[in-house]
Amino acid sequence: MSLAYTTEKQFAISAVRRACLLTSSVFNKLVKNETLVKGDKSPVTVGDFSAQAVISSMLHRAFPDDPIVGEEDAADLRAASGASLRDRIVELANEALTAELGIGDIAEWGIGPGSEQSVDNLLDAIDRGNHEGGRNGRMWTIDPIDGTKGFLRGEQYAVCLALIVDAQVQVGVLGCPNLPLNLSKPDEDKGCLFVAVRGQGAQQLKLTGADPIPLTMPPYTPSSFSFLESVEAAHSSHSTSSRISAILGLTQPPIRMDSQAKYGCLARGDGGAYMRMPTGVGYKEKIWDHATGSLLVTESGGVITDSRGLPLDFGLGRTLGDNYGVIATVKDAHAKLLSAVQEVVKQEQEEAKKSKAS
Ligand SMILES: Nc1ncnc2c1ncn2[C@@H]1O[C@H](COP(=O)(O)OS(=O)(=O)O)[C@@H](OP(=O)(O)O)[C@H]1O
Ligand SMILES: [Mg+2]
Ligand SMILES: [Mg+2]
Ligand SMILES: [Mg+2]
Repeated sequence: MSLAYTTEKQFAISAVRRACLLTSSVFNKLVKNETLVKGDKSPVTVGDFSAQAVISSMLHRAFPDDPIVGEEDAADLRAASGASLRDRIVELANEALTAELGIGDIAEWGIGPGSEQSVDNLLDAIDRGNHEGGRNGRMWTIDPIDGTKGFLRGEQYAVCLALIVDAQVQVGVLGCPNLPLNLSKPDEDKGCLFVAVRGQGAQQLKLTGADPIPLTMPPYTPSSFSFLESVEAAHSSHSTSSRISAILGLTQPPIRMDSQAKYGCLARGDGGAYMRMPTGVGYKEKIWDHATGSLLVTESGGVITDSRGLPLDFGLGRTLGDNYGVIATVKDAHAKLLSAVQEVVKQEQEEAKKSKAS
């Protein structure tokens, strides 16, 4: 039986939108007008913690029995040395929770004027993200700021929330405050919400929640096809994807962008494929980095697998298990892309063997 998940969808849009107002305000207050010392990550830390506090305390009111797999935990904030950071986070989270109600917001979710939370409640909310994940039952997964490096550069980042039921993503919402509604008009309106519900399709909305448009990936067109990939070469191997691109004879350069905004772009027809190949450091992908994105792909007409052609498994715990990369593209391009990926993986394994032997 397929469930409608109407309330969960409305809730996820509301929570992500509220968290996006918070992260935009953190950027304007702490990054834009201050000259940060290179490598200072404190603004993103403030944003990460307070956005997770907001989403998680809303979840506690709306769905008190649902466990949460969240990226952050409050251990650093509970330490005596975390006092000033804690004060900032409490102030920002309460500012976001008490903001006026907007489209689809419901006061019972603990939002709107008068909804301040105590320090302890907010720290507990952050720590409720400590669920270990697994194969059975309902759970939510939160990435309060995905693409932290993009956030600090004033470029792309995303606030991500998904509902997983029995290891299947059922609802996913992505908020991308800096993403143009149309990538070819980068100076026009910015701020997108991407929403998907299993079996009901994917949509793009303005960050206000207005003007929904259904998303369908266009068919494979080699002349305009390009890869959406990480900005950070440490997160996804640029050299591997450029070899794959050469095998396919692609002429367009990759579109490099931080965060799951790449998945939203893919779903609406930008680029052609999401490409994430492991860099060989033994990193395990986290479920919150792919849950919403994977549903956006399948609900807009795409296929998402690892480099072996197997589906991503959201039932293994907080990670996706051993890292075989992620490839996502429109249905009619997936087999072609997969075979090019496998050819390059084989080449690279042979080269590694040779260099070990010599
Ligand atoms: N080594 C390695 N390999 C793969 N992935 C890694 C690695 N290290 C970190 N991460 C995760 O990458 C998340 C952001 O990656 P993105 O590809 O979305 O953006 S970018 O790499 O910053 O361009 C990033 O998410 P955030 O921490 O939420 O920003 C990390 O979870
Ligand atoms: Mg992330
Ligand atoms: Mg994050
Ligand atoms: Mg992180």
